[in-house]
Amino acid sequence: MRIALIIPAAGVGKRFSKDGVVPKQYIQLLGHPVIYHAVKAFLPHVDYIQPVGDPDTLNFILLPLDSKKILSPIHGGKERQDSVRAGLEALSSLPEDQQPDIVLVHDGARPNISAEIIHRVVDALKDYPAAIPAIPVAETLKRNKDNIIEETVSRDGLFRAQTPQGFHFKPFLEVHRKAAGSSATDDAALFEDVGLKVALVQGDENNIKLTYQEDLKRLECLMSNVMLPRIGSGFDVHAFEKDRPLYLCGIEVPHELGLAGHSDADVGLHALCDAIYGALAEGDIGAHFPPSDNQWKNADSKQFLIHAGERVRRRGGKIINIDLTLICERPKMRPHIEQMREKIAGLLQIDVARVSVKATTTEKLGFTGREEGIACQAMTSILLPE
Ligand SMILES: Nc1ccn([C@@H]2O[C@H](COP(=O)(O)OP(=O)(O)OP(=O)(O)O)[C@@H](O)[C@H]2O)c(=O)n1
Ligand SMILES: C[C@](O)(CO)[C@H](O)COP(=O)(O)O
Repeated sequence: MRIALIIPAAGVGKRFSKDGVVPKQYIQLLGHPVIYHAVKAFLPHVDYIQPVGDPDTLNFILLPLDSKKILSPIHGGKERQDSVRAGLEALSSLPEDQQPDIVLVHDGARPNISAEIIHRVVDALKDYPAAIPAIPVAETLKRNKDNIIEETVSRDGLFRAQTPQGFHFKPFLEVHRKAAGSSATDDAALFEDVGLKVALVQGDENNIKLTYQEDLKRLECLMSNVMLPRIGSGFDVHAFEKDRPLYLCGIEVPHELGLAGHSDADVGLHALCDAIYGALAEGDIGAHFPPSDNQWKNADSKQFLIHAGERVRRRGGKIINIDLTLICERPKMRPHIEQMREKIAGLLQIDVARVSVKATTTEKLGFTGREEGIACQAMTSILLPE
């Protein structure tokens, strides 16, 4: 499934600044322009990003991100809807086999977007042609005229719409083309107008659209200290068994015995998965891949580690480092350590310099000393959004 993001950034920001010298999406927030934060947050989760706004400014701002996923910026239109349509037309001019299946639209002025919301929207698109994040209205609503209340409006069933709003590309393009000339304030409205279902998923109070001056301070506070370190530990043991290959840390290690287990019994990857799930406080490997479930019989444990790494990314996190110790008398691990480090780094999509694999014996003491099995302990440190 190919996912494209359109990021409209062609507005003038009348409500933010009366003189409008620098539109709000281009002003500095914590050392980078507002839109830079938004684009950076989406990069791991989409295949293309189509920025819409002043091309010179956008090229200059987005250059440091150095990503082939970012398409050449294009000019926007008078209304937000015109800018989104321009982005859609640009995507539709890609060769057919490169066109997206799904399009997300995210305001260039919404810099504090979490990976969780992006995934909630994308997941909902498996069941619906469109989905948006929204939050329920919490306050009592009043209609005002000249600072005198005209009426109290029921807030029953009312939600505040956010972005990213997600759509199946082909119907979205068609609906947008037909609606050209109208000026809806969000894209979901165009789907609603033609009777197509738009799912609501949970939004986030912190996914603030920079609209008024006071929003800038709130965004600075929210985004200045967003990542917190977490530590996780994992431990696993498997007994030796005849006539099985020995898998350790994602590679096959030559030995006269393999390890017994429901899956391929890769004790190294299992301990590491538990360390990562532990850091996320998301249970353990058995909770995600129950041994009672036959589909994991003889399963390749590499897929478990890929899943654990994906969970970190989906939570908007980052693995800082891994330290893993294999405990056994034999086989000797030294000749295999580099290959194991590289395999783990590849599966987790992190730099190999962040992965340490070590081995130790127990001086012939205990079950590992008697060569009855192999134990492994793993530690990891990750960064997670607050
Ligand atoms: N013609 C327009 C108008 C808006 N936008 C973009 O749509 C997003 C959300 O719109 P909004 O917050 O309303 O931005 P402005 O129109 O710039 O704000 P204002 O209404 O205060 O002028 C912003 O990233 C804005 O740059 C756009 O690409 N093209
Ligand atoms: C798309 C949007 O951000 C969802 O809340 C919003 O509708 C933009 O509307 P605005 O009136 O242009 O701020």
